[in-house]
Amino acid sequence: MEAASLPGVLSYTKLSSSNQCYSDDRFSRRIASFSRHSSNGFNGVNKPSSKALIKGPFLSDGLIQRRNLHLQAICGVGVYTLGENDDVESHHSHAMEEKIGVLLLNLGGPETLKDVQPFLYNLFADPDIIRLPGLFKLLQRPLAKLISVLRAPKSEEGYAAIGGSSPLRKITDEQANALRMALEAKNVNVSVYVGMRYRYPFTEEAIEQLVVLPLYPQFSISTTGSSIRVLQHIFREDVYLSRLPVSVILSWYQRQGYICSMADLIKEELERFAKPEEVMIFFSAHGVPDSYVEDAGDPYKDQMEECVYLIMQELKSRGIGNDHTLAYQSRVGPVQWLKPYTDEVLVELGQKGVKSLLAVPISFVSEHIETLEEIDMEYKHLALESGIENWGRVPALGCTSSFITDLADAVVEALPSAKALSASREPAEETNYEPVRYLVKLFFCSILAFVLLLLRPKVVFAFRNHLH
Ligand SMILES: C=CC1=C(C)c2cc3[nH]c(cc4nc(cc5[nH]c(cc1n2)c(C)c5CCC(=O)O)C(CCC(=O)O)=C4C)c(C)c3C=C
Ligand SMILES: [Fe+2]
Repeated sequence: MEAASLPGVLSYTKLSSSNQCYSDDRFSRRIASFSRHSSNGFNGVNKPSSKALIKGPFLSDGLIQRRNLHLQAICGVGVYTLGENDDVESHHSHAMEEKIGVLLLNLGGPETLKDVQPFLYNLFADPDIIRLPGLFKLLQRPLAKLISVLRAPKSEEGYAAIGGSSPLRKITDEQANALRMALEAKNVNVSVYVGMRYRYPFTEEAIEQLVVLPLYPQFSISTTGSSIRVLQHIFREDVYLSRLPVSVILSWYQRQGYICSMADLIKEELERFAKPEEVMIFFSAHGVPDSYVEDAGDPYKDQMEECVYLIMQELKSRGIGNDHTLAYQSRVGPVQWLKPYTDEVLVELGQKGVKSLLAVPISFVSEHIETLEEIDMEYKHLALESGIENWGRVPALGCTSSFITDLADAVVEALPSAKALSASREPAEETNYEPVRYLVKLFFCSILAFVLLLLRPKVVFAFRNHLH
């Protein structure tokens, strides 16, 4: 299997000051080196001077699942700390002198149309994207293969419509550079890395402390949760990384800087309408299956609703009291997703006589296929067809300076809570039950292959109906 199609890839690129990205195909890389530091304030952590090596850039979820990963603690609002050591005395003042790493996490996307199917495979092979119960988890990869192959033609059409690739990587790199400059302006010496969940390379450099900043304002098991799970695995596997002080900013939708930046963009776009006060503000968030919220306790929906409330409060404080609504887009597959669905609400609004509508993408901070194709093309077309006459769309925040400055503040605020990961696991732990796992998997895959062979025309037909 080629590296790019391995499931569960979390890979990184470090953005140097000149915005150069490192290449992706080195299999053994130095991830971090540590200088001797006598009084670093990290209790019980001796920072070794040797280099830490990570065995390969690509890590599969199969490997990850073998580990029983423990989330150790949740500290403060939206800041999660990987690790156990509680004593972080006088950390903040030291942090400013130390080499700090900031790791931006994002989803990644296909670079060419050929990458679409492997990208989809990685996505669907993620157990945080398709959640299978118990032993059915062993079917994750064959199912991912099947769904990705069936979904690929539709996705390729979408990517073709926006120029043949995802702009997510380029925009995230630009955000990384802007964030580095904003932190330097605050006298914080940082290296900013970009980590993509389903694509791109892994690179590293000497750092002494890491802040992990997922570029999703609201937490979901399927986005931030998925990336953190892989990250924890990578860190626990490595004796040096497991001691690196790390803090993770779990969500930041409630930050005043973000809320104000969103309100600024909405106000600006409203003013383009002939009658701004009559415009319906239509927040469209990426959906997740209902079961994430109902069964797995995903806080995503609550956070989304609170986020919309905070933005509307901010607008009200500026004298803008428009009607607004929230709906969820981009559902995939046959299960129920969070409602109401964007497409259905647009039709209803048109039928009810709403004439002017401003679409606000709310779960993304960069343009990508679901803003450029789904909102700008599909939903706009549907809205106009349904009777809405005046359509507008708020751009994603991208490198808006007030937003980047707020992210820089979030990084600085997270520094004091950085803690080392607990000691890495003994390698022997895994080896004992590996053959059993392999046999069980083989057994299930054979059954699935047999059933699929029998049902092939029926299954293909059903999936095509759901996915298209
Ligand atoms: C808050 C953001 C996102 C959530 C929540 C999320 C959940 C989620 N997504 C899928 C399936 C797909 N997502 C796809 C693309 C995609 N998803 C997000 C963000 C969230 N996903 C982004 C930013 C992108 C675009 C990347 C790009 O290339 O620009 C795709 C591929 C595109 C397509 O075919 O539509 C799929 C498939 C599920 C199943 C899910 C929750 C379980
Ligand atoms: Fe998605």
